[in-house]
Amino acid sequence: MSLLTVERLNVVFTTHQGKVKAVKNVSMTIPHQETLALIGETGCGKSVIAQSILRLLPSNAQINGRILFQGRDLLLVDEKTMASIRGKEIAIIFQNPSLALNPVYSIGWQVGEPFRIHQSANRNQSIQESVRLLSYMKLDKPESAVKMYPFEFSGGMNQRALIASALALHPNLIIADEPTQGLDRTLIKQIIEQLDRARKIHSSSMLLITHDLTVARSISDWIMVMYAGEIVEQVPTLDFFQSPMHPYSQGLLQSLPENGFHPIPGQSPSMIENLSGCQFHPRCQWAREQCRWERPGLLPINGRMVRCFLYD
Ligand SMILES: Nc1ncnc2c1ncn2[C@@H]1O[C@H](COP(=O)(O)OP(=O)(O)OP(=O)(O)O)[C@@H](O)[C@H]1O
Ligand code: NI
Repeated sequence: MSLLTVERLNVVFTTHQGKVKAVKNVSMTIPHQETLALIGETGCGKSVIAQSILRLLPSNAQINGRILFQGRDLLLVDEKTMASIRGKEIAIIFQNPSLALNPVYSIGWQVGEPFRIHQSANRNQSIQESVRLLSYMKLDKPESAVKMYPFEFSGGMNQRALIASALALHPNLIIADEPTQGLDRTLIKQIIEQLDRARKIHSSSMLLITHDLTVARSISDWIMVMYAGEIVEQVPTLDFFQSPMHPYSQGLLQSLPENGFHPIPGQSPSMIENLSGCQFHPRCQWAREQCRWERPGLLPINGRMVRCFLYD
């Protein structure tokens, strides 16, 4: 049984420029205690999927499909139920710690927030819990750290504080959206290891959104590759790194420094205009006539799902 199942999710934003089709027919499953890494270039729809799961999309978004979490469709539950799920059963760690933290509140107050919201803790209790969480995340001198403000913390310390807070109530699902963006390599490794260790201790599952294939490789069980709002390959992590099948997946791997740093030429298509055929065809070295006009389906092959006519 899986913890989270997304079925045929579509998200469209109405903007002055037109309709932005940010997520197109995405289906995915996150099994219990496993990590799925969502990868793909900027603007391909990764964060919109995370926001859909937590129902944090702005009002210009039209969303349909099903998001089944522990037997409930999150798109159908009332706002009160959703508020009790957010931060407790599903926690999110955002891209940018300095935006996620409020500059005018102390670290201790903010890290302890889940205890006040979901467990009616008072101020002192919540700050005591923060001390415990910060020491768990191996922050130095947690008793004094809780009294500090975000600007007194480095980016890495703020990110640890946010992770501590997200994991406070042992969520079943952790959504981490670029949790290590902007941090240096050694710090990335430490933080990712701490995040993964905490996930394992609490038997949680994780949806990890990242540009960083090294991070995805180190802690994920599954890789889901997105391109222009669609899934193009869904594959066990080991197989992805050994034998990527979709030409876009192959391109992503070839753009890694250890593989010679060959970026994929060209740009992803506009999310407003409709491009016929395979969305990747203008950048694909294997594209043939059919790829320009026909839309490939996502089909099972070699223990994975791939959207490409090469394997028809
Ligand atoms: N509130 C919004 N209104 C209109 N368009 C939006 C809105 N939020 C996102 N989009 C558009 O939806 C698409 C997907 O955005 P999303 O933030 O999911 O990308 P992403 O894959 O997370 O990129 P990144 O790696 O840069 O974080 C983009 O084209 C973006 O411009
Ligand atoms: Ni994003």
